[in-house]
Amino acid sequence: MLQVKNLSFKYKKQAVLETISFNVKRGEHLSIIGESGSGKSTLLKLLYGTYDLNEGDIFWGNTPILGPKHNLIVGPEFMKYVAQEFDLMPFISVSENIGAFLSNFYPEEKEQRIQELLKVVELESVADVKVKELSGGQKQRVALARAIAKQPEIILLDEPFSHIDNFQKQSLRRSLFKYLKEKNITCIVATHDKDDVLSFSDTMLVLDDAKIMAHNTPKYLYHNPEHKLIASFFGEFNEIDGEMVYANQLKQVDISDLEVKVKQSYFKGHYFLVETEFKNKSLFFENPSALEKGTSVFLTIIKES
Ligand SMILES: Nc1ncnc2c1ncn2[C@@H]1O[C@H](COP(=O)(O)OP(=O)(O)OP(=O)(O)O)[C@@H](O)[C@H]1O
Repeated sequence: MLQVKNLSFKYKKQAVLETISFNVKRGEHLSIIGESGSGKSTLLKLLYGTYDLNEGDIFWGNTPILGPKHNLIVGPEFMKYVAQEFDLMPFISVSENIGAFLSNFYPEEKEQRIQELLKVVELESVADVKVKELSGGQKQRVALARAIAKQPEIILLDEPFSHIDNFQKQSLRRSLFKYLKEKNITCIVATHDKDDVLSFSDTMLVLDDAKIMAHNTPKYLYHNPEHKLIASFFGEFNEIDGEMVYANQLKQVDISDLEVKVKQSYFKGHYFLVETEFKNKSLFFENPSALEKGTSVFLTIIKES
């Protein structure tokens, strides 16, 4: 288990993280979310031992994770960290990059392992291409494959799919998270993307103002978003009499107490997001069709748990 106890950290004077405590079980997938600048990347770097803590402790089992004051080489053997800037060797091929830290003692096993990893990150077709000739998204995949090559016990991923287009993101995400679960690798992901979280994370930690605002399962936080920050992470939402209501939880009915005036309809594929006016504020709901500007409609809240 990873244990983070009372961690506090400042870069200079600015407190980035204050009294942060949480645990992550072996094999568990945790997502860290929060606004830009809330300290997600800093927390991952601290878990990796990149900086010395101002206060607190980090343990993996009984092993303390210590900063550069106590370690010549940053990053314990059992942990891998894939940063937003990936550090690859540009002049050698994708396969050579992935195999760079694998033992040459058993060449056949090494080759087999490289093939397995190429498949996980869906890079078989560019196996022999030099990394300098790859796109940003392909480089990100090489970095991911390299991080799992030696099968770490714990992997830290900072925005792991940020350079990968939507077309390929879904399948890569499924492939990578499935692989990590099968191998019981503990995974901590800093992300802005709810699709990294909803289907793949066991737990989710929300950072705000240097502190933990919430820590629970994605399902619980989706259904009980106590703060706007949490609701906005999951989708378009409204605050109605202090209650957080997602746009898809409002349905049109013949008559109700909630009468709104249509301002605009936005095409979203299988539905329209309708912007309306309610008590001088915008209120959004999802509807199967576009509605004419100026029309009055009645809405009701339908929540499933
Ligand atoms: N090396 C550094 N030196 C000084 N301040 C830093 C450094 N790195 C980050 N910061 C500051 O620390 C705060 C947290 O940054 P961090 O990168 O951890 O946030 P984040 O939540 O990962 O943001 P994003 O979602 O934009 O990646 C920010 O205010 C940032 O400006």
